[in-house]
Amino acid sequence: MRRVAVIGVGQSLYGVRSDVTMQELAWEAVKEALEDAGVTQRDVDISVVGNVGTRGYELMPAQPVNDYIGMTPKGPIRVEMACATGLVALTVGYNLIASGSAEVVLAVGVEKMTEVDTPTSLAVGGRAGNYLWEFHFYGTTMPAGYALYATAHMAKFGTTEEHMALVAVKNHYYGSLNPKAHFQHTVTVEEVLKSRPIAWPIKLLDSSPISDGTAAAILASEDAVRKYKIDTPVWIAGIGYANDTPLLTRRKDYTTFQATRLAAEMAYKKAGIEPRDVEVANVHDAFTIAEIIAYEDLGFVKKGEGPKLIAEGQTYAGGKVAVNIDGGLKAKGHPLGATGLGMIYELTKQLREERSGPRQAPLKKYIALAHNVAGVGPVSYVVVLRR
Ligand SMILES: CC(=O)SCCNC(=O)CCNC(=O)[C@H](O)C(C)(C)COP(=O)(O)OP(=O)(O)OC[C@H]1O[C@@H](n2cnc3c(N)ncnc32)[C@H](O)[C@@H]1OP(=O)(O)O
Repeated sequence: MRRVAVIGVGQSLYGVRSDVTMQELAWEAVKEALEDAGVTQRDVDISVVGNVGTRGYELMPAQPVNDYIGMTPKGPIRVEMACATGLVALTVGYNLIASGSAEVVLAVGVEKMTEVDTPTSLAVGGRAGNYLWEFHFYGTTMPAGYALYATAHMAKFGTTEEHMALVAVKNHYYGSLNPKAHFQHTVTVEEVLKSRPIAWPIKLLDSSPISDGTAAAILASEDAVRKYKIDTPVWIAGIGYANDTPLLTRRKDYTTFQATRLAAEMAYKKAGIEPRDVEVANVHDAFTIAEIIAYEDLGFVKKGEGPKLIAEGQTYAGGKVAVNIDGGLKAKGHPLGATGLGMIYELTKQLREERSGPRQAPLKKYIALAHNVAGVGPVSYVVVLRR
């Protein structure tokens, strides 16, 4: 297998983007990524387009996107894995280069979610669970699924609504410093606790929003890194992936996501690192409880110690491990098909030390981790990046 580097990244402003079509939106990230890498469409062998199809009517989104961004006659491959689509696009691109099938690949994720109402976007277009056994019979929405995990974690480990609120406070703080975030305002613990209940104990301010957005990464072989004279390649050191049953009725333990534990184990092994080596991470905080459980499942702390980690402020930049210091899904936003590549965008900037002030994580080992999950945790992708 050949080594693969991220040589360029781009991301649009996330939020309500009724000012652009899906194709125009995708171009915002692709243009930035191409310029960042110093290459053009002519240098790219193939595009991998990630899109969930949350609008419910765009059945073949990759073709018009690929054509609009100037890739014709090359590409595309379309991938879909619900909220984990972004890192799946990255993985497909990685494999094309690692196996010798391509030298330069564009991975782009794009999603327009706000054109339709929330139930259509998530329950019809972007359904990530099992239609018959979850949505149809039990009416389990995403917030309701994560609420099951929150109450189990509370019962077993004494986790409180305040602990969850602290995640929202941190991620909104970083969102307020990120000009590309969906929400660029801070929130207080009191505001989170008083916000409207969605599925107790999950409230409005514990939830990621419905966002439009796009993110892209240009991947390259070692030969291409040399050819295009890339001075700060960010190497993909290891990718892990795993699956669990989507059927919540068949899950045994509601305080942990098995798929994330297995995916992390695989990624750490391939990268030859330990969880403690990770200095900056973007984890899948679709709901605040998910970030707390991710601290534990990714091995940043022992099981049950996630609440303590956030309570001690150890996941701010300068703490034990900087987590979601771009605002995370909670504040930066969660345009499903783009989200994982939006993490790669942020972590590449972090590893290249292109952020400033409180937005830059202090680095010694230059190791970052992205964690992207589908549905109520049945699929998990973990990517380790290294400069
Ligand atoms: C593995 C996974 O990733 S699963 C996760 C997949 N994604 C999700 O499940 C999305 C979860 N979020 C949601 O479903 C929705 O955002 C909800 C249910 C929390 C809120 O949706 P709605 O009730 O339709 O809220 P609506 O869109 O009407 O917005 C009302 C107000 O709240 C704000 N708002 C909406 N969502 C959020 C949020 N998550 N955080 C903060 N503010 C929000 C809006 O900006 C709006 O503010 P305004 O009145 O000042 O304009």
